[in-house]
Amino acid sequence: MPETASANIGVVGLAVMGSNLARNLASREGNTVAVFNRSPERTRTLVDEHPEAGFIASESYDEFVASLQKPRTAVIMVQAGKGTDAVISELTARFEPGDIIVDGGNANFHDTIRREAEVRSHGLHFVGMGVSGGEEGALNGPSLMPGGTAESYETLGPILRTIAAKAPEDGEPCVTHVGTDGAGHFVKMVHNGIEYADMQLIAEAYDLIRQGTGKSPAEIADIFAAWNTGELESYLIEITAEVLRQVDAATGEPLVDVILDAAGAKGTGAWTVQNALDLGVPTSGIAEAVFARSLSSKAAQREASADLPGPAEAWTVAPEDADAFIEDVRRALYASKIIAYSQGFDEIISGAEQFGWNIDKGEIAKIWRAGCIIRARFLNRIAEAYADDPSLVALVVAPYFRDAIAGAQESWRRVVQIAAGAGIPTPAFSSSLAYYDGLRAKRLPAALIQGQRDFFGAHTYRRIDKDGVFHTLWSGDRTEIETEPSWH
Ligand SMILES: NC(=O)C1=CN([C@@H]2O[C@H](COP(=O)(O)OP(=O)(O)OC[C@H]3O[C@@H](n4cnc5c(N)ncnc54)[C@H](OP(=O)(O)O)[C@@H]3O)[C@@H](O)[C@H]2O)C=CC1
Ligand SMILES: O=C(CO)[C@H](O)[C@H](O)COP(=O)(O)O
Repeated sequence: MPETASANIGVVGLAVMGSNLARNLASREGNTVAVFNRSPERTRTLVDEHPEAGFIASESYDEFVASLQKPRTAVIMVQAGKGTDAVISELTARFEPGDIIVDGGNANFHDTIRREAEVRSHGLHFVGMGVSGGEEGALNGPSLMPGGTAESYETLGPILRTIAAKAPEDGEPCVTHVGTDGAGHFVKMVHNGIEYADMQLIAEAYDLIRQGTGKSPAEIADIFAAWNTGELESYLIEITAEVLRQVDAATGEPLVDVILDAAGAKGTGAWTVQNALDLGVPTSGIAEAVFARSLSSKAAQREASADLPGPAEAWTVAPEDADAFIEDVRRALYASKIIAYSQGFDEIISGAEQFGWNIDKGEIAKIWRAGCIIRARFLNRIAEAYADDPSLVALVVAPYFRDAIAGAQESWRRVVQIAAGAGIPTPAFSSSLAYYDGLRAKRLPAALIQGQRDFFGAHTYRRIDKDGVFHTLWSGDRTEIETEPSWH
C-alpha cells in the first residue's frame, strides 16, 4: 500500500490502449500516474519496461485508490461492457464525492447514460470519453471526446489537452467537452461509423482500379500515395498505400492477396446504424459499409453463390483510358466520402436533439483533425462550414461541398454505372450517390408509398395543395375524406 497518495491521475486496464495512454500521461510534465490491471502480470510488465514513466503501480483496487490524490481521477481502459461495469463498481465503492471516473473504452453511449446517472447518485463524476487513434494515438496523442458534466471537464480538460493530438493547422489539442452524460461516446460511435464508410469506400476504389486496369497492389499503392497529397489526404488513404505495398514474407505475394477477405467488426459501426434507424437518420453509406463487412464474412453463402451468373462480357479498361478511369474513381471516392461525413454529422445533429446535448459540430470536426483514425485534411472544410453556418441542415449544401460534388458528380455517375455493368459490388459508392440524388430530388416516389399505405392500412396521407390529413375510401366509393392522422 503506498504511504502517500502521490498520483494525480490513474489508469485501470493496461492492455494495448491503457498502457499507452498511461505512458502518454506519464510523459507530460506534472503528472504522476497510478496504474492497475486486473491481472497483475500486465502491470508488472508495463512498469518493468517503462521505468522512465515513474508509475505508481498497485495490485489491488484498495492500493490503487489509496495512491490517488483527492479529488481522485481514474481513467478506465478495459474491454467495453461487463469489464467496464466491474471496474466502475470497484471504484465507486472506494471513491468519495467529487472524485472522477473516466471511461475511455468504446462503450455504448446508452450504457454511458445509465452509468453516469448511477455514478452521479454516489456524488461522483462520470465521464464517458471516446478515444480514437489506436495504439499509436493513445501513446503519442489521441483524439479525445469526453462527455460528462462541465464541472468534471474543468478538472479533466487541462490534463486531456496535454495528452491529446495537436491539429497540424493551428496546434489546437484534439479534445473538447462534447456534452453531458453519453455525448462523448455517442460522437465516438459516429466517428467509428464514418470510419467504416471511409474504409469501405477506399476498398471499393481499390477493387475497381485493380479489376479494371489490372494494376498490381504495389502500383495501386502509388496511386493512393499520390491521392494522399491532394484533397483526399487522410490517415486512412495513407495507410492504404502502406498495406497495399506490403509483401507477404511467407509467399512473396502482396499481403493483401493472402489475407482472408472476411472483414471483422467489433460493433461500433453496427451501433451507429442501429441508432440511426432509431433516430430516423438515413446513414445509408455507413449502413452499406457495415453490411459489406457482414457479407464478406458469409462464407457459406458466398461459396454457394460463386457460380451465379454475372455480366455476359468481362470488363477491362483500355490502357489508354486507364488514367481517366482512375481519376473518375478518385472523384467518386471524394464525393462519396463527403456523403459519409454528411450522414455522420446528420446523426450527430439528431442525436443531440434527441438526448438534449448541445454539440458544437464545428468543434467535433476540429478535434477529428488529428489523432483519430478518420483524420483528414477536409475536416478543416467541415469546421469552416459549421463556423459559417452553425445551423447548417446538411453538409452537402455548404458552398465548398456543393462545389466539390458538382466537380465530381459526372465521374461518380460513370463509376457507379461501370461498376453495375461490370458486376463489381460498390455498395458504398452506389448508395452514397442514391442518397445524394434522393436529397436533390424535387419529388420522390414516397408519394406512391403513402398511397399504398393508405390503401392497405388506412395510414392516411397529406396533400401538396392543402393542409390536413386525408384518406381515400379505397374499399368504398374511392372518394377522399379528411380525417385524423394515423400513427405516422
Ligand atoms: N484497440 C484499439 O485500437 C482501440 C480500443 N478502444 C477501446 O479501449 C478499451 C481498451 O482496449 P484494448 O486496450 O484494446 O483492450 P481490450 O479491449 O482487449 O481489453 C483488455 C483489458 O480489459 C481488462 N478487463 C477485461 N475484463 C475485465 C474485468 N471484468 N475487470 C477488469 N478488467 C477487465 C483486461 O484485464 P486483464 O489483463 O486482467 O484481462 C485488459 O486490461 C476497449 O474498450 C476498446 O474498445 C478504443 C479505441 C481504439
Ligand atoms: O475505435 C477504434 C478506432 O477509432 C477501433 O479501432 C475500432 O474498434 C475498430 O473497430 P472494428 O474492429 O469494428 O473495425
